[in-house]
Amino acid sequence: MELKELIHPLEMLEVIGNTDVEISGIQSDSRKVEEGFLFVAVRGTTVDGHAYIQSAIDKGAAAIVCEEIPAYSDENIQASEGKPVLIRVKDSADALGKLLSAWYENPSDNLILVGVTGTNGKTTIATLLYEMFRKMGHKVGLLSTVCNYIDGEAIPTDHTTPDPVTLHSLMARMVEAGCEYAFMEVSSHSIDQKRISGLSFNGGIFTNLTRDHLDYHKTVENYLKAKKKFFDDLPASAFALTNADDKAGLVMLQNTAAKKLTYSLRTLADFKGKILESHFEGTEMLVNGREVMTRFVGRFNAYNLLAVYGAAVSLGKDPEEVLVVLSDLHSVSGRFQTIQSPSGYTAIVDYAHTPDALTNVLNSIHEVLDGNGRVITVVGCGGNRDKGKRPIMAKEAAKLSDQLILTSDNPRFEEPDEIIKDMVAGLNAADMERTLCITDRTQAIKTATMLAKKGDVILVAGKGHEDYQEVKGVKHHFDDREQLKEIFKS
Ligand SMILES: CC(=O)N[C@H]1[C@@H](OP(=O)(O)OP(=O)(O)OC[C@H]2O[C@@H](n3ccc(=O)[nH]c3=O)[C@H](O)[C@@H]2O)O[C@H](CO)[C@@H](O)[C@@H]1O[C@H](C)C(=O)N[C@@H](C)C(=O)N[C@H](CCC(=O)O)C(=O)O
Ligand SMILES: Nc1ncnc2c1ncn2[C@@H]1O[C@H](COP(=O)(O)OP(=O)(O)OP(=O)(O)O)[C@@H](O)[C@H]1O
Ligand SMILES: N[C@H](CCC[C@H](N)C(=O)O)C(=O)O
Ligand SMILES: [Mg+2]
Repeated sequence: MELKELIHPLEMLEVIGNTDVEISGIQSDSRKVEEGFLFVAVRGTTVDGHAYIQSAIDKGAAAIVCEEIPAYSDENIQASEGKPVLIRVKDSADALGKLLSAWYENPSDNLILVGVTGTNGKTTIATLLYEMFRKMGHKVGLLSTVCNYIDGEAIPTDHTTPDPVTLHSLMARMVEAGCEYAFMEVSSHSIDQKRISGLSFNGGIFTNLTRDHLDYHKTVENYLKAKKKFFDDLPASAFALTNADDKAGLVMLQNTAAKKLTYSLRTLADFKGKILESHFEGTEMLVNGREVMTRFVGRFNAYNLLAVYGAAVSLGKDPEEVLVVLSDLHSVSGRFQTIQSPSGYTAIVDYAHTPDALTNVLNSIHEVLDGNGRVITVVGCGGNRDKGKRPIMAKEAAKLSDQLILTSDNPRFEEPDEIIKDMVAGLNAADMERTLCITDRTQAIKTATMLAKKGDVILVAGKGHEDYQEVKGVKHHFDDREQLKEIFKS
């Protein structure tokens, strides 16, 4: 494709060279640049891509998009054989998404694309919409924390929202595979880093805003602003569906051009729900006056189901058909996954790794237990993530558990015992009487199973679907569900 065709969507501030040049690919990582590529220099959180312009040229880049033309452009760059074209823009991260979209002939224009953002619930809602629309006979794409799918074909991921080069290539593959719909999680990092630039959304869903990722956003205001930008940028042709019961829910839609819709368990809303009954096998609820039995547990999942219902109806699906499919859906991998023990207690594996998620899951367990049985919680905190949440998570878990076992999650490059110390800092003497600190996660889970009696619940929280434990850059195989099943077999 010729450069001049690609650069249409860009607001260019300066162009040096002839844009008739043929482009053979687009990259924002100089290490992956090949002959004839367009290299986009992006300012990152750890390094500035501008430092790699020369190495991209050395690898044969035919064009460069950047925010600052390198000072040495007269001598080295112009002197180099290929005389790469230099294009200066205001925001190269934004330009990258637009260029990639153009490169793949704007795949999101040929998909009905819905993004889900918020602190918790994104994977659940996006995955349930993916499952629902496939059950309704459509070919569907999914981008999620657990896995990416192109209508049933699984493509592993290590991101919630992929980098732009990966993201747009997946969108193009979805269109090639005949997908009509695509559902994706939109993380606050991805909005802040403009990974979703160039995508045209048909709908946006907001779940909730509580504490998470403050290691990255630094303040709750920045975190809120990052999420809100997703809705600010939605076009008038899209819908914006928000949780009216969340304190940030209406703020999210304040400046959106999209059609505003709400869901709620408490107040008047476009999609109103009411929980009738909840137990470990599922929840019976009213949705806009219609009764539905689902396989999901807990008030927080009632919100997720309402969001799924609201999005499906907003996309033109018949409400009755949506409810029938809703009642047939299963929980998402690692989200409130129950495993019955041979000795009569229930083990629950869940991905709760923020204070709010932990509180929601534990409250849901107590709602079902209704005082009959104890709750033993096994939880840790990830290394190189928000440190401030550690004592709060420990406190929430201690408040809502009869026995608490603090352990390792993904220590990454931190010392596991230091992470546990940060958690213990949130506990008082009374909490500590019901708390054990067992750094080895296998031993921590084993201890919980030794303490549990018939009718009790063990909650193993924080890793959910994860089948690894990340230590010093190495992902060792580790799966909470396997650990429990091993113990139950022995
Ligand atoms: C902190 C963070 O989010 N970093 C993301 C970011 O990388 P970065 O800004 O740190 O990049 P950098 O290393 O500073 O490099 C800057 C630029 O120079 C380029 N470069 C760099 C080196 C070189 O030799 N040549 C070169 O061209 C890089 O390609 C890049 O374009 O942009 C990259 C490309 O999109 C992401 O892969 C990377 O995710 C890192 C690995 C990460 O772990 N991110 C996590 C925190 C994350 O994104 N999490 C969210 C939410 C998780 C959840 O709660 O579910 C997610 O969406 O997954
Ligand atoms: N609507 C909700 N409100 C509060 N907590 C929730 C909600 N939905 C799920 N949770 C809790 O949060 C955990 C994560 O859920 P889920 O994976 O759907 O969220 P997510 O937004 O995708 O998270 P992440 O940002 O880590 O990808 C669940 O295991 C559960 O404990
Ligand atoms: N995928 C998210 C959550 C990880 C949850 C927990 N297992 C941890 O390691 O903190 C992240 O990378 O921030
Ligand atoms: Mg997720």
